[in-house]
Amino acid sequence: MPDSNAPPALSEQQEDPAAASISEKTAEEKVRRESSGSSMDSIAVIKESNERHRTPDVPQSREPQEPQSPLLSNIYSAASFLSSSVSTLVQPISSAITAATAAQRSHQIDQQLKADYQSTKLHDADIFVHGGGREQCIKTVNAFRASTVGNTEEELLAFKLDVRRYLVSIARTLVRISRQGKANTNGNVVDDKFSALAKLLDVVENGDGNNDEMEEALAEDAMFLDTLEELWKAPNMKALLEDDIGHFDTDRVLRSYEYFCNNLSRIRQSAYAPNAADVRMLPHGESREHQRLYLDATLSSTLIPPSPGPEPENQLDIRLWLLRDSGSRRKYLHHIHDIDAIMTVVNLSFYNARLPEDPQTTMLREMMLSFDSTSKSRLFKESALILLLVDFGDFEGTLKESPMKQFFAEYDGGHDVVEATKFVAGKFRQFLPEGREALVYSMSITNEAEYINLSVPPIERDPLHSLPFLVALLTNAAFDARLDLDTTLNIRCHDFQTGHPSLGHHGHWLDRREYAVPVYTIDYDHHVSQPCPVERPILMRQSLVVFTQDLLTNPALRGASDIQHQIAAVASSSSVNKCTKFLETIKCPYTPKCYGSYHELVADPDVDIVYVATPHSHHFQNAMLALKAGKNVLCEKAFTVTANQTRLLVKEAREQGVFMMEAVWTRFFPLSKTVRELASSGTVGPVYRVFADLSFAKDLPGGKLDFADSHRMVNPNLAGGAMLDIGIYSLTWLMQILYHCQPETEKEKPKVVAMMNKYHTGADENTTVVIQFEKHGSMGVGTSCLRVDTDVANQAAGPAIRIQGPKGEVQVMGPAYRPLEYRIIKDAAGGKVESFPCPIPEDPERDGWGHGMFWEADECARCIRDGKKESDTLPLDESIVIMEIMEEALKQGGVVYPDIISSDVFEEHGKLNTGR
Ligand SMILES: NC(=O)C1=CN([C@@H]2O[C@H](COP(=O)(O)OP(=O)(O)OC[C@H]3O[C@@H](n4cnc5c(N)ncnc54)[C@H](OP(=O)(O)O)[C@@H]3O)[C@@H](O)[C@H]2O)C=CC1
Ligand SMILES: O=C1OC[C@@H](O)[C@H](O)[C@H]1O
Ligand SMILES: [Mg+2]
Repeated sequence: MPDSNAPPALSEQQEDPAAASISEKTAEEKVRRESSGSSMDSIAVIKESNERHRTPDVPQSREPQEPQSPLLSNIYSAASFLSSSVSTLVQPISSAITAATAAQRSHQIDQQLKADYQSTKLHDADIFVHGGGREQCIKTVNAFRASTVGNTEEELLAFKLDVRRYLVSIARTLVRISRQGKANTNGNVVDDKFSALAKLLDVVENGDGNNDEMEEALAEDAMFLDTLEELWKAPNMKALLEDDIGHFDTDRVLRSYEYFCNNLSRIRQSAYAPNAADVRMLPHGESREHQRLYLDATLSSTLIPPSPGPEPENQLDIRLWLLRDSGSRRKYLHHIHDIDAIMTVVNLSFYNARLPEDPQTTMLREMMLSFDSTSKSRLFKESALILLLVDFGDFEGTLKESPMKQFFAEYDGGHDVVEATKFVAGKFRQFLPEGREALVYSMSITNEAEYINLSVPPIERDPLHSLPFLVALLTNAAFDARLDLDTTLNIRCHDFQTGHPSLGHHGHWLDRREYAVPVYTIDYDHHVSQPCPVERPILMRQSLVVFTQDLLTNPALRGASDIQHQIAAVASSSSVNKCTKFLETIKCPYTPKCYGSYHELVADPDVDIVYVATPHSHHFQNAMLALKAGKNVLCEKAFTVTANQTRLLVKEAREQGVFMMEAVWTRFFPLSKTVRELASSGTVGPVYRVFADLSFAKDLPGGKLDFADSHRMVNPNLAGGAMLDIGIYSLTWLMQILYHCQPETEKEKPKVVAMMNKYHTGADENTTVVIQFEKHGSMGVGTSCLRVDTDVANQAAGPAIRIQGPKGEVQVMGPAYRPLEYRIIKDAAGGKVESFPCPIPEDPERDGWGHGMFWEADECARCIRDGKKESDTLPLDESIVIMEIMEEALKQGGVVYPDIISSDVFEEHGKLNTGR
C-alpha cells in the first residue's frame, strides 16, 4: 500500500476521473513493487530493462539534473504526462527508498545471484548478458526456459503483466478503428465509453515514453475492461480488424484478440494467474511454443533459477545470466566466474540517455564502463567478449534529433547510422586490453512493434528482425565462446519456403529436433553471408551412459565370475553437477565421487582405470593426462586424431608401466571371437576378401545431413567424420580378420587406397577404404557413409560384413559395431545358410539393460588383475597400424583437422583438458 504520506491529491489533480484511477494504481503498484522485497526482483529486472530514461538533448556538458533512482525516473515520466507537480509525487516514494534499503536490496540480490549461480551450474555454456535493451533477450530466454522446465511464479506474474499490457494494445487498435468512424457501436452508451476509453489511452500514449505500469493499471480498470469487451462485440469489429491488419498475420492477431476478449471475465479476477493457453496466446507465446520444437535449449535468467530436470540427450544446454545495466549492478558481474561468454548488449540510441542514478553521464558511457571492467577483469580473462549492438530503428531517429557529436566530440560521421554504429563499436573496442578481441554483432530487435511484426517480413528481406535470430545469436555466441571463433555469426537454416503459413520460415525449423537455425553473418550493413559451419558440439553422452550402465550389470549373466566392476568416480570438465545428474541417469545404486575437472579425477588414488569418453579431438590430451598421472586407460574410438598421437600415448603407457586399450568394444564380443576363429580355422578356406560396412541414413533434403554442423559426427574441430567415427568399425572387421589373424611372424601392414566425399563442414561423409595385404593375397573393403543405411530399417537387408574364402563365406548381421548374429554359408552345403544368433545378455535387475560394452570392460579388468599392460585381442601396436590406415585414408581424402587437435604436444592445462 502507498505510504501514508502519499499525496491524496494525485487523483484530485486529474481532470478525468478515469485517468486519476489509473495513476493512483500506478503509484500504488510502484510502492508495492519496491517494498515487496526479493520475491519481486525478477519482475523488477524485466521491467527495468524496458525503461528508457531519456533526456533527448542533454549532452554531458549540460547542467546535471536532480539525481534519481530508476524508480524515481519512472515516476518522473508518469508525472510529466499528467502535468502535475513532480515534487509532490516524488516525495513519498523517495522516502521509501532510503540508502539503507537500497543497499539491503542490493545485497539481497547479490546473495541471491550467487546462490542461483552456485546451485544451477549444470550447463554446457554460461553466457552473461548485461547492458541495455535486453527486454527481448529476457523474454526470449524465459520463453525457452519455460518451454522446457515450466514457468516460475515470478514468470507467471510477468506474464500476467504482459497479458494486461496486451489488453491495452488490443484496445488501442479497436479504438483506432472506431475512431475512423467505421465501427458500428450500437448506440450512445457504447460511444460514450469509447470516448472515455480513448481518453484513457491518450493519457497513457502521450506520456513520455513507454509506460508499462500505466498500461497495467489501465488494464485493471473495470470501465476499461467493460468497454473493451463491448467494443470487441461491436457487430462489424472483426471484419474491420481483418481489413485493418490484413497486410500481416491476420489469423494470428484475430485469434489472440478474440481469445483475450472472450476471457476477460476470468482475466479481470484479482486472483488471476495466466494459464498455459494464455501464455501461448500472447503474441510471443505462439512463437515460443513453436520454437520449443526446433530448439531444445534450456535457458534461464538471473534471479529466476531453473528447476532441475532431466537433461535430455542431444540437447543444447545454455544458461544466460541477464543483468540489468545500472551502475550499481556493475559489481554483480564480479560475483560470477567461469563464464563462457559475456555479452554486453548495447542499446545504441542510449548515447544521449541520462543514466538514472548519475545524470552527469549517459547510459552508453555506463555500458562502456561495464565493458571496460569486465574485459579487464581477471575473473573473465578466459571468457569470450561479445558486444551486441541493438536498436537501430531508434538510433537512426535519435541521431537526427540529437547529434552524436555533442556527446562524443571526436565523432564526425553525421547522421549516418552505419558510421555511428561503427564508431560506437570502435569506442567499446578501445577498452579492450592488449591482445583481447570482442565478437561484435549488431541487430535490431528492441521494441514491441518490431517484435509483433517478426513473423511478417520474409526472412530474405529482413533477416535481423526476428526473435529466433536473437536466440540463435545468443546460443551461437556461446558456441563461439567455447571454440574461440571469429567475429562471424554463422547459423544455419533449412529452406524457408516450406514454412508454417503464419510463422513464415520459422515453421520449417520447428520440425527439427536439433540445433538448427539460420545462417547469417550479421554485420553493420545487415548483409547476409554465405552459410558456414557452426562449430560447437551438442552433447551426446551415449557412449558414457551405455558403457557405465553396462558396468552396473551383473557379470554372472554373461558367465563372468572372476571380475566385478565398480564406478569409483565420474568427472566433467564443465561442472560437478553434471556428474551428479549423470549418476542419476544411469541409476547408480551407490555413490561414486564426482569431480568438476579431469585433473581431480586422475589424481584420485581410488581410481584404477580411466575411461576416456570425450570427443575424438580430446582423446590424446585426456588420455595423456591420465597416463601421466599413472592411471590405466581405456580410450574410446577413434584412439586419436593422428597416428603419431597414438604412438606417443603407447610410448607413455609403456614408460609408465600402465595398461592401455582402445575401446573398440566390438572386438570383445564373443561373436567376434567366434568369427575370428572361424576365419583362422579355414572354415571357408583362406580368407581372401572381407567387405565391411557401417553406414547411417542421415540424408536430408537439400544436401544436409541430419546432424547439426556442430555435432561431433561432422564437426572437424572435434575430429568428426565418417572415417574416424564409424569407418573405424568397418576397419575393425577388416583388421581383426585380415591382420589380427595373421601369424605373428607373418605380420604384414596393408597398403591403403581411399576415396572420400566430403560434407560441407570439411569432414568426410562417404568413405571407402581399400586395404591390400599383398603378400597374403588378401584385400579388405571398408565403407562408411552418413547418407545411406547398411541395413534399411533394420530389416536384415543384407549382412554388414562378408568374410569370403574359396569355400564359402561368413556373414555378420546387425550393425558392425554391435553384431547380433553370424551366418555360415558353405559351398559344400550348397549355399545353405546357417544362422547363429548371439543375443547380448540383459540384466533383469537393471531394467533389462545390456548393451555389450561390458565385454571390453571385462577385458580391461582381467588384464589389470593379471598385470598385463595391453590386450591380446587389441594390442597397442595394432591400434597404431589402424590409426596409420585412417590417417592415410584421411590424407588421401583431403580431410584436414585443425592444429589444436592434431598437435603432438601435451598441454596438461590446455583447453582440451580443462574444458575452457
Ligand atoms: N563405443 C561406442 O559405441 C560409442 C563410442 N562413442 C565415442 O565416445 C566418445 C564420446 O562420444 P559422445 O559421448 O557422443 O560425445 P559427447 O559429445 O557427448 O561428449 C562427451 C563429453 O566430452 C566432454 N567434452 C569435453 N570437451 C568437450 C567439447 N569441446 N565438446 C563436447 N564435449 C566435450 C563433455 O563432458 P564435460 O563437459 O562434462 O567434460 C561431454 O559430455 C567419442 O570418442 C565417440 O567416438 C560414442 C558413441 C558410441
Ligand atoms: O561408436 C559409435 O558407435 C555407435 C554409433 O551409434 C555412434 O555414432 C558411434 O560413435
Ligand atoms: Mg561439455
